[in-house]
Amino acid sequence: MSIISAKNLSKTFQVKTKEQGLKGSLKAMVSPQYKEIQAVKNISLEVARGEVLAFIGPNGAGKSTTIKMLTGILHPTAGEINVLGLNPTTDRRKLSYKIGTVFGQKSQLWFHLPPLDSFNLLGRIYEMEEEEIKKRISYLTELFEIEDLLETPVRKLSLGQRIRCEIAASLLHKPEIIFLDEPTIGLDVVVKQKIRDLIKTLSQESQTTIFLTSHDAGDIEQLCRRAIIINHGQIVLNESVKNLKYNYMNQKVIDIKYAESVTIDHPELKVLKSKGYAVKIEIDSSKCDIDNTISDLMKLGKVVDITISDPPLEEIISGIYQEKDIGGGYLEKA
Ligand SMILES: Nc1ncnc2c1ncn2[C@@H]1O[C@H](COP(=O)(O)OP(=O)(O)OP(=O)(O)O)[C@@H](O)[C@H]1O
Repeated sequence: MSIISAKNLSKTFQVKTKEQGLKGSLKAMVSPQYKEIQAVKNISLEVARGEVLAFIGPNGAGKSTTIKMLTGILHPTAGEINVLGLNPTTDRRKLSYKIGTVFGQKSQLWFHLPPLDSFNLLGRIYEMEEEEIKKRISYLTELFEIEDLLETPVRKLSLGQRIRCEIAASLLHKPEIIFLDEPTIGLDVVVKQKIRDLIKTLSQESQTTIFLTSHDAGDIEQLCRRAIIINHGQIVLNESVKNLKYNYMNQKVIDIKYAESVTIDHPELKVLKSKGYAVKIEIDSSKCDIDNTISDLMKLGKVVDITISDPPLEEIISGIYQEKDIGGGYLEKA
């Protein structure tokens, strides 16, 4: 059964336009002109209880706008939303007791206070009993390994430490759904992995429904069963991650640095860039075993550094467009 349902959801922003210079500023004051930005166009989606859904797309695709409408922060221009039986537009307060939100780029913790104070304040805002707040903080502290951070003012935490505290704070009132908007943005590989592991544990242990937006292909691969990809405010693909991986996410990029100059001559590898000692290679993991390839590459010379990454989401979306024969121009404004 769906606990999040959106039908034909749209959001149009009116943005003031202004010609350049003083004359333009005066003109804009006397008779302001507006242009419309259609951030979300006719999106329909359903999310089941306990599901971990990836809602992904490139910059400006409409992810945050959709999340803000699903949580009641923004009102839709058109369409219907039902979250846990409530209409977020009219029942935002009621809904806030049942959901949690984390916006990776915006903090819900008090900047000058230590996280512990924020947790206690939030517990009171959510009208929880003192004993319950204590128990919950203790559970989340252990789960998120934030014991040592509880007394440090938020402004002194690293981004990765802050995000762990942010997610813990959003879970304080045991929400049924958690909306995570770019929780791994700006984090290094190790911290990113830590956050992903935490989200995995959270979903497995408490069956919390997770609506995750990201433009990181690794987030979906590791966390989600289903992914919805949006671009220019529209759904491009709604599919199981298994199919998505099989059809569109086989390419991996290997960056390898050698101590000396090497020549790569491998029939199944595409060399994207080579400076002799630093090489960027594309590999199709459906045709070529990654372990064997790495081992072949390591035999060529002493390796100083190696990373394997996903291609940017833009390239994956480009592949989807080509496969669906939608044509080019996917990155231009629709
Ligand atoms: N308050 C606003 N006023 C005007 N335009 C807006 C507003 N919020 C978003 N937009 C525009 O709506 C479009 C979608 O933005 P949105 O923030 O939802 O994208 P996003 O997929 O979350 O992008 P990102 O990954 O960069 O955060 C963009 O063109 C953006 O400029």
